[in-house]
Amino acid sequence: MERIEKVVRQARAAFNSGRSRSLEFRMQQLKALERMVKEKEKEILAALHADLHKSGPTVYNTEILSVLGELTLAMEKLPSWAAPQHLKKNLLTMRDEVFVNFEPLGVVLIIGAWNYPFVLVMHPLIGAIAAGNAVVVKPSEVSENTAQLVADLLPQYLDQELYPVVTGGAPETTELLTQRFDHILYTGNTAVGKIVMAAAAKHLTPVTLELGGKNPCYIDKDCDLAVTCRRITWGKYTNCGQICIAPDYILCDPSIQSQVVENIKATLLEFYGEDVKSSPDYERIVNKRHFKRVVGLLEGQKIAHGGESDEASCFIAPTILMDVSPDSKVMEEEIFGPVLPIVTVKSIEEAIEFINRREKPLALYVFSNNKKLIRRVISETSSGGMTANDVLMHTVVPDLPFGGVGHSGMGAYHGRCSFETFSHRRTCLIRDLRLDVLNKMRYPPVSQERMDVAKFVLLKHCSDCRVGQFLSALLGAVKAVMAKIFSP
Ligand SMILES: NC(=O)c1ccc[n+]([C@@H]2O[C@H](COP(=O)([O-])OP(=O)(O)OC[C@H]3O[C@@H](n4cnc5c(N)ncnc54)[C@H](O)[C@@H]3O)[C@@H](O)[C@H]2O)c1
Ligand SMILES: CCCCCCCCCCCCC/C=C/C=O
Repeated sequence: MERIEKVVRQARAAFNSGRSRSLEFRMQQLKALERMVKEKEKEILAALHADLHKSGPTVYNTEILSVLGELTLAMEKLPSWAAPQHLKKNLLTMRDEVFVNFEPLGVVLIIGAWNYPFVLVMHPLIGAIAAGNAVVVKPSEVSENTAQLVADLLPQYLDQELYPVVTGGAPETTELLTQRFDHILYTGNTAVGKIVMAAAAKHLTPVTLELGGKNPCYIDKDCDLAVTCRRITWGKYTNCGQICIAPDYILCDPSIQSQVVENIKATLLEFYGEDVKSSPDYERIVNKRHFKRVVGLLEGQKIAHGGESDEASCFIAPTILMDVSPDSKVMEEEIFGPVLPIVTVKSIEEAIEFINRREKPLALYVFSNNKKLIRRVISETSSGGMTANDVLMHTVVPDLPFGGVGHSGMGAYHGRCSFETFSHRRTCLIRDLRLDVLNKMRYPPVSQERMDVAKFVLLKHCSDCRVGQFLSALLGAVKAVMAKIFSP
C-alpha cells in the first residue's frame, strides 16, 4: 500500500513539474497512445477475448475504433478546445479582456469497470491527458487480462510518472481513495459509486460517476416492428447484455407483445444461428457470481424464449420474458445480462408514469413513427441520455456528452465534454490602470447619482446596447487621439 501512496506522490510531483501543460506535450502523449492502440491491437483483442469472450466486429468497433476515434477527435480539436474562450462584456468591462482559461485540474484518478475494460479507461484517459493532467489509472480487476495489459502497455508508450497504472481490487481501490486527487472519474455500480463519493468528499475532490440503472425501452404500436426488434436485439444481447446502456426491459401494448417476441426470436436466429452457444459473436457472463445472479432472475418467470444456461462456461442463452409483473425481482435491479423482460402497458401515459416512478435511468429508448410521441417522452421523462428509434447510438456521437443523472450518475465525458470535465474553467479579467475616472461610481463617498450610474452600467450588456457601442467607439476614438497627442 506504500507503493500506492508513492505512485500518487510521483504523479503529483510530475504534474507540479509543469511538463504536462504544454499543448505540444499533450499532443505527443495522445499520438503515443494512438500508436499503442494500433501497434498492440492484436494483444488488446486477445485480452478482451480471454476476459469476456469478446470477438469479431463488435469488439473491434467498441473497444478499438471508438478509442481511435476519440483520439483523432482530441488531437484535431485540442487547439480550439484549449483556446481561451472570450465572452460577452458589460459596460463596466468593455475596455478589458474577459475570458475563460481552461487549465488542468492536477492529478486525476480514473477507476474503470470490467464490462468494456479497455474503452472505459481509455476514453477518460484521453480527455484527462488532453486537458493537461496527471492521471492514475485503475482498471477493473474483474477483467484481469485487460487490466494487466493496460498496466504493461501504458508505461511503454506514455510518460511513466505522469500516467501510472495501479492494478488490484477493492483493497487497492480503497487505499487509492484515501489519497488526495483533484478529480475522480469512476465507472461501475451505484453502491461503490457512493463509497467513491464519500471518500472524495473527505478531500473535497469533485467526482464524475458513471453508474448504471434500468433502461426502459418503449415500443409504440405505430412502428416497424421488424426493424425495431432487430435494433433492440442488437443492443440488448451485445456483450451478453453486460452493457450499461442496454435496453433493460420493454414496455409495450399487450396487443403487440407476441409480435415483439416473434421478431426478436427471428433476429436472434439471424444473428447467432441455431446454436447460439457455438456462435463466435455471442459473449459470456463475466464470472460465476454474475452468472448465478442473472440465472436467479429467471425464477418464476414466463420464459418466451431461451432460458438455457451452463455454469461451467458462464453461458446464458438470449432470453425473453413475457407478461412480467412490475413487482418481480427482475424489475427491481439492473439485469446486466441477456434477459429481456416485457412489461405490458395500455398507453403512453402509463409507460411514462411507469418510468417516472423509478430511479432516473442512464439511457431511455422509444420506438415510434410518431415524432410528437417521441418529443412527449423526452419532455415528460428524464434519463442520462436517450435515443429514439434505435439503441446505444447516442453514445457514438462525439459531441454528445455521455453520463447519467440521479442514481445513474453525475457529470459526463466523451469528446469536448471530457476535456471540460478534466479542466478548470478559470475566470479571467485583464484590466488596465488608466482612465480610473470611469470607476468613480464604485468608490465612496456613495451618492444617489453614482448609484444610478452603477445601476445603468451593470444592467446593460455591451453587445446588445447601443449606448455601449457608442461609448465604446467614443472611447476608442479618444484613445486614438490621446495616443497621437502624447506619442513621442
Ligand atoms: N455509466 C457507465 O458508463 C457504465 C459503464 C460500464 C458499467 N457501468 C455500470 O457498472 C456496473 C457494473 O460494473 P461493476 O461495478 O460490477 O464493476 P467492477 O466490479 O469492475 O467495479 C468497478 C471498479 O470499482 C472498484 N471497486 C469494487 N468494489 C469496491 C469497493 N468496495 N471500494 C472501492 N472500489 C471498489 C473495482 O476495483 C473496479 O475498478 C453496472 O451497474 C453498469 O451499469 C456503467
Ligand atoms: C459501425 C457502427 C458501430 C457502432 C457501435 C456502437 C456501440 C456502442 C456501445 C459503446 C459502449 C461504450 C462503453 C460503454 C459501456 C457501458 O457499459
